[in-house]
Formats: sequence, C-alpha cells, structure tokens
Amino acid sequence: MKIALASDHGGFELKETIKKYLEELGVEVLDLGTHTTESVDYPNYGKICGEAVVSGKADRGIVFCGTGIGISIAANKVKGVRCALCTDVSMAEMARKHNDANLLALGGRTTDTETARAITKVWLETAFEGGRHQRRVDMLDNM
Ligand SMILES: O=C(CO)[C@H](O)[C@H](O)[C@H](O)COP(=O)(O)O
Repeated sequence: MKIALASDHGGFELKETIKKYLEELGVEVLDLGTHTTESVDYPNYGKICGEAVVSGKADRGIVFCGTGIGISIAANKVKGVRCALCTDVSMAEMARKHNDANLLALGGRTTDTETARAITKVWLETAFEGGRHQRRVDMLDNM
C-alpha cells in the first residue's frame, strides 16, 4: 500500500513522525510536503493529497495541520475524497468500517504522537464493512 502524506507548518512535525512510523511498518510513503516549519496555507496541501489519492498516485492519504480541521475541509472538497478527522482510535475504526475513509486527518497541535500512531495503525488495518454502508458512501461520492 502507498500512502500520500501532506501537511501545513502546524502539522509538519507530526507528519514527519508518522512518515517514520509508516516506513517502520514497511508502508510506502509519498511525501507531498510541506518540508519545513515555514508558514504555508493548508488548503493547498489538502487539495494535493486528495488529488493524489483520487488519481491513483497513492492508495490512501494522511493530512495534518494544527488541528486537522482546516486540511480535512480542504481535502473533502476534492471529489472522491472521504477524509475523516480522527482524535481517537475508535473514530479511526468507524471511519474505515462505516465511511471507507480514504484520507485520515490528524492535528499536530492537538493529538499526541503515541495517540496519532495508534490512530494511524487502526485506520490502516481496518477494512470497510460494505453492506448498507456502501449505499451511503456511494451517496457521498455522488454529491
Ligand atoms: O486550519 C487549521 C485549523 O483549522 C490549522 O490548525 C492550521 O494549521 C492553523 O490555522 C495555522 O495557524 P497559524 O497561526 O498560521 O500557524
């Protein structure tokens, strides 16, 4: 599986931490920036990560900003993206089982690194349940 990563400056450090963690797990990473703590605009990074996933350059994506809110809003503007901002493991599990979330958003200023690693692992490993949820996901994708 290939995972695209993108962040603004507020999510940069957590992106670097999760990038290392994914590489330790043997997951291929496509790092779309930002590459420093210099201030940048999260809409650009949410968009580029969403587009990478929808176009097939990556299988799924993880986006990061200070809270995860702004960059998840940006990513969800890309048709075909279902980006879930998760602050605990149970949200990550439901985002996969029920929403087939193809992007995960994390907050670099709001979620500690241990929790972020745990959320990432569950989001990576949990399968979509399909069934009644497929109809709802199709409705989202057709909006
Ligand atoms: O978009 C956000 C909040 O929804 C992010 O937390 C941003 O990283 C944040 O707004 C950036 O703020 P800064 O004061 O420019 O660092």
